[in-house]
Amino acid sequence: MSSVVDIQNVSFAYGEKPALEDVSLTVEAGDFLGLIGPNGSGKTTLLHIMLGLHSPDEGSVELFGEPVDEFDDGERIGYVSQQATSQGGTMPVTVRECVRMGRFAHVGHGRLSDADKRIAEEALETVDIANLADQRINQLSGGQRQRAYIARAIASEADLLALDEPTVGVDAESRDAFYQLLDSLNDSGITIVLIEHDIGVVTDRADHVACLNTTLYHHGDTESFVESDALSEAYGTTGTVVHHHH
Ligand SMILES: Nc1ncnc2c1ncn2[C@@H]1O[C@H](COP(=O)(O)OP(=O)(O)OP(=O)(O)O)[C@@H](O)[C@H]1O
Repeated sequence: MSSVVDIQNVSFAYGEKPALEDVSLTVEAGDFLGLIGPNGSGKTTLLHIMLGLHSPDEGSVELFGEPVDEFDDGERIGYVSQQATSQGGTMPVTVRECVRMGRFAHVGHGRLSDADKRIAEEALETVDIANLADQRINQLSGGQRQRAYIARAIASEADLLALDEPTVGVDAESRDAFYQLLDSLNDSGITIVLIEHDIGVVTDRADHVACLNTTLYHHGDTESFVESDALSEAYGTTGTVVHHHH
């Protein structure tokens, strides 16, 4: 069986400035991968390359066993971007409309069937925002908006969720609830790739950790990451190390 994500020897530069050098990593179905690294270490760039939003200068990327530039099963992927988190998007749509958009890939932009609408309502229930269905998405709090985007991914029946610092600007209580939701989605078989600054959040739940600073300092299971020196090496001695178990 092929990997959900297969990145091989990827390098990428913005002009002359290298952002990624010879990065290889794979993500298997059902895995929870935490992607960490200091500011400017290339995490968002790697996620964008993984999703085919940038082409690498060198190396290859496959999604669900297909070269990413030929991959056209967009509904299999739910992406919550950093921008979506902090700005809430610009679309003056309601939460229900946003979540129903998750069904568009399945119906080719035709009319949604009753079954499609039901799936969208169920997704709203799953993330516990059915009561907000008629509100405009850009009027929600950060945490509520996150849930709306997750609901859209659930409605689309995505089997890979890619999230870029999804709890920036979200209060601590909503953040815990949000991560519990992610855990239960992962338990139900959805593959998760999560960029998160709080290393404790990652080591608490990820199966695997990729620790990046232009090159990969670690890619492997969370236990071996915690026991390794990858964190201090990638962050440097002056970096902010949130959790370092020894
Ligand atoms: N569009 C761009 N043009 C030029 N340089 C860029 C661009 N986007 C990112 N960079 C640079 O590439 C490097 C990697 O950026 P990237 O956003 O991937 O890092 P990151 O690990 O996600 O950072 P953060 O944790 O701060 O969000 C940084 O040095 C950044 O300044």
